[in-house]
Amino acid sequence: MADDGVSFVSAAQAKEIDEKLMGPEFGFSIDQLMELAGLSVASALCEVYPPRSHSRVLVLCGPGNNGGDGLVAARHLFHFGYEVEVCYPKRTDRPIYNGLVTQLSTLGIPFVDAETLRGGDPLVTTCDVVVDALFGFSFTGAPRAPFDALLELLNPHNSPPPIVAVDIPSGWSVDEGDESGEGMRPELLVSLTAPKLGAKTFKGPHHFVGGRFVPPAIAEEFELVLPQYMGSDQCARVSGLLTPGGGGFGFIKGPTMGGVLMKSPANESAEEAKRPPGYWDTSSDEDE
Ligand SMILES: NC(=O)C1=CN([C@@H]2O[C@H](COP(=O)(O)OP(=O)(O)OC[C@H]3O[C@@H](n4cnc5c(N)ncnc54)[C@H](O)[C@@H]3O)[C@@H](O)[C@H]2O)[C@@H](O)CC1
Ligand SMILES: [K+]
Repeated sequence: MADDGVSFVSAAQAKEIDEKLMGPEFGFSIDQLMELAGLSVASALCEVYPPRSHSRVLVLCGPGNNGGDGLVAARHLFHFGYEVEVCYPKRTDRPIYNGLVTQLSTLGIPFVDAETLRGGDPLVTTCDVVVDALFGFSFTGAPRAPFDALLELLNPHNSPPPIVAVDIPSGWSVDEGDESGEGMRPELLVSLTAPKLGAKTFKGPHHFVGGRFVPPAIAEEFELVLPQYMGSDQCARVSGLLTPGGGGFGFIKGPTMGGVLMKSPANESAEEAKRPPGYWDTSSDEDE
């Protein structure tokens, strides 16, 4: 299904695409995909929240691959010049995750536990931006401990700093979005491969697609309309920019790639971005 020029996929389709990528036909490994996914998250964050204005980043990592993307992003953010802190409360004892933790530890990146965060100063005083890498497309049901407490810290009523959600905002239904209307409200969503259906309820100012690894044959098979990545960019903006005359989102039709229609963002900077209708302005929540 395509809307606003890009496809949205269900949780089931996302899983299918994932399996296809890592199957014998396409031959990817999870390490590769996670590395590119995490790099695209770090790149999008850096574009919207540069280190000169948002130097302190807290990365919240869950037990699955979404958490792995967060661990990868944390490493890249360190190299991009951020002061990074990681909360990874339920570690998965598998070589890929152990390796990522070792890489962060050798960089001197501190790990903070969930209890400390919960009992500590408000997040908005201790960090400038939070990465939500708690759950991705395999999240179901109500969040269990200790993640429920971390999600609570990200709830609008706790006035968190700007949130960057990886793939889908954690706690939202992957297919339905923020059903209750009481979930977190990220400012930046980095959808991986293609936005999930739940992302249709995302009203934040910045939506990027990352994970620049989809072979045209897969895009074609799943009838995906993907954004066109510019130059060597790892992520592509899919909403949040209006064309100079204010006449709609800043897409121009791109070339076709492998028979798949590609789209590309208008050539505008994030600073010039105008806010689309319905956009939620987290800075005004205190007044609500
Ligand atoms: N093809 C892609 O697009 C890629 C996707 N990747 C990432 O992989 C993610 C999917 O990863 P996974 O399938 O490992 O799953 P998730 O990372 O979504 O999470 C699964 C974990 O969360 C736990 N969980 C689920 N519901 C819960 C609840 N209500 N309370 C507490 N724990 C809960 C599960 O027990 C499991 O440990 C994507 O969203 C994306 O971030 C990348 O790493 C690689 C490439
Ligand atoms: K997430």
